[in-house]
Amino acid sequence: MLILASASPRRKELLGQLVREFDICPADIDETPYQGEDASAYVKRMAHEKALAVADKLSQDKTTPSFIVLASDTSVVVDGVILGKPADFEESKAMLRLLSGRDHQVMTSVCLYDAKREHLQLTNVVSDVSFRAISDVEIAQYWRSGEPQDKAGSYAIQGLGAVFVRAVSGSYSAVVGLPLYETSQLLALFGIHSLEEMSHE
Ligand SMILES: Cc1cn([C@H]2C[C@H](O)[C@@H](COP(=O)(O)OP(=O)(O)OP(=O)(O)O)O2)c(=O)[nH]c1=O
Repeated sequence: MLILASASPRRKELLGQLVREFDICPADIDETPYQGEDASAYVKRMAHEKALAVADKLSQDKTTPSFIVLASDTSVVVDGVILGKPADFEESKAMLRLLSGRDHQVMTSVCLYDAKREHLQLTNVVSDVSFRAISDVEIAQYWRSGEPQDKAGSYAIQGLGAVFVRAVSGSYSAVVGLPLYETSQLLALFGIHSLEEMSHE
């Protein structure tokens, strides 16, 4: 059985494009970056720790059948600064002011882990996103839409946040939360072939 270690509705929907059946078991870990931690090391560590935390939780019940855990982490990175999810409006404003009128990266790591076979694969996908200038009035309006609250970097490219996005290069699905191409490649290493699986009744 495949387990998605995520509370994100975006990840559930995206994984549903690749796999017909999976269970969900969100990971509850400390997402604070280490002092001076490099952004790509951080997102990889988060995806890895989410996968291990859920595998540990499931392994405690000896009756659980064998499983593969899929975990992911998305962070917005500007000038090496890691932007996670904003705690409040002030944080959201600070993030969107930083992103206004310039380019940034979105990093999404994916980790697949089979505890029984001790098989682990990890990948990090980096995309470039270019924003137009955003005014403080727009930042306040955007906050009131309710969209920035649970999104890394305080925006959603798949929602109203699209009005800020001049260009994106890399993986659109990775910016939303799960890189479909790279995830399908990883799943294949674990014997899960999306085309085969999704084309059968
Ligand atoms: C940049 C960006 C992020 N996001 C979302 C994807 C992730 O859900 C979230 C980043 O936070 P994450 O910590 O990666 O994920 P999460 O807390 O939502 O879920 P979990 O840890 O349980 O898997 O931001 C968008 O939906 N659209 C975007 O354009």
